[in-house]
Amino acid sequence: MVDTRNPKAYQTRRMTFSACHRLNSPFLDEAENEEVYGKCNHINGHGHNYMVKVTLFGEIDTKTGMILNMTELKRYMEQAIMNLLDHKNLDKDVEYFKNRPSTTENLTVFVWNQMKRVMEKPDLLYEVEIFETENNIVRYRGE
Ligand SMILES: Nc1nc2c(c(=O)[nH]1)N=C([C@H](O)[C@H](O)COP(=O)(O)OP(=O)(O)OP(=O)(O)O)CN2
Ligand SMILES: [Zn+2]
Repeated sequence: MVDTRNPKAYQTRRMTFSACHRLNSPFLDEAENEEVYGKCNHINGHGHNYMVKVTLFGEIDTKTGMILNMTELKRYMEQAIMNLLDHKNLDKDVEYFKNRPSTTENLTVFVWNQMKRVMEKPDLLYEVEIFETENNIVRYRGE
């Protein structure tokens, strides 16, 4: 029997952005916030050079040889990530973080939701991975 399905592959693009934040939860009181977040709860906040990787999973189109043109993916990521987060104070400038802590976990969910919103074929989105530092990494797959 001939397998007529196109092969599927994973396609990733990465971008970096700079932002500042303070870890502070509206669900905790002042003492609890200090206890949970330690130095990251300091009133002055702090900054990160975040690296974000967006991965798609889909069929390689026979005619184009692509899942999605990287130029398109770049445009989506600029709309969903750079325009909203680069050189921003996450807690003050981004509505989403006004009622939840700006942890990397929550940031991956935010980026996932924004990517879904701007992509023409949102079902291609497979994973959002954010490096807060070289050592602190969170991955989200929409679960
Ligand atoms: N589960 C999470 N824990 C922590 C988060 C988070 O988003 N999710 N975030 C922080 C702070 O934002 C903090 O800034 C982390 O950075 P840093 O203090 O630089 O981290 P390290 O001490 O691990 O520094 P390395 O250079 O990466 O070793 C804290 N916790
Ligand atoms: Zn931080």
